Amino acid sequence: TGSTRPQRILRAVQKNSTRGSPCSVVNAIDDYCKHKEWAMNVGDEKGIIVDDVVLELKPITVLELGTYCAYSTVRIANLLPPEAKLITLEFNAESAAIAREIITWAGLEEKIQLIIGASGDWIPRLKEEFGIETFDLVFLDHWKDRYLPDTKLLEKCGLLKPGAVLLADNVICPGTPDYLDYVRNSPRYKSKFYRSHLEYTQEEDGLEHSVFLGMAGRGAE
Ligand SMILES: CCNc1ncnc2c1ncn2[C@@H]1O[C@H](/C=C/CNC(=O)c2cc(-c3ccc(F)cc3)cc(O)c2O)[C@@H](O)[C@H]1O
Ligand SMILES: [Mg+2]
Repeated sequence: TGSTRPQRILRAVQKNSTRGSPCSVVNAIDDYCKHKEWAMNVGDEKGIIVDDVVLELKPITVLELGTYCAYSTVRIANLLPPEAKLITLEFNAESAAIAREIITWAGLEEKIQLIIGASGDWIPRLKEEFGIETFDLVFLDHWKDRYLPDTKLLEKCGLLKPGAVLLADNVICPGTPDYLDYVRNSPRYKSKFYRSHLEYTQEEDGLEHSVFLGMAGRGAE
């Protein structure tokens, strides 16, 4: 039986990056996915936008939905302040196993808590089981039809405080129309679109940056 794409990505990381160097891990994955085999990492072009958002916001608690091979996990965690923590949810055990190896190789296991499970099951448990008050930043990059239900679940569970940022990948390609409609029209969010391209291609894509304003106002019904 052949290898899986995540296994090939891990091998590329171990071959072409330096242990303990998150930057070299990110570069190794980008090189592999640019020249050998496309994969659904946020990538280097959109990645620069993610970097800018993280450096500007200086989040202390971060949630990522959809770890996959931990490309964005490593990219974001590398830029966090020393005391910050990132929780990432991944429900595919094979992907999670590869992600854990890549996180450890990058030397970021202290900053990152990888949970194997579905966002819908785990979001309601994060306060209780991980002592989370609220998230400063949520990076959405899992199944595209789950962005909206999981955003509403985060609201319901009181995991967002005014000023919290939702940063959503792929709002153009593959697209997340119901999520975009919600964050752009709800009084609970101030939303803006960062135009870019689908990772490693010339296709149109972009990130939606939405600041949570609180549950008050018309949306309180
Ligand atoms: C059930 C929902 N809850 C979830 N909870 C935890 N983990 C979840 C969940 N959903 C999905 N996942 C995991 O996130 C990952 C899924 C990500 C989905 N991403 C995409 O489909 C995606 C797809 C493309 C894309 C774009 C153009 C194409 F032609 C082909 C693909 C580009 C991207 O940047 C993408 O992010 C997997 O590892 C999956 O196991
Ligand atoms: Mg994506």
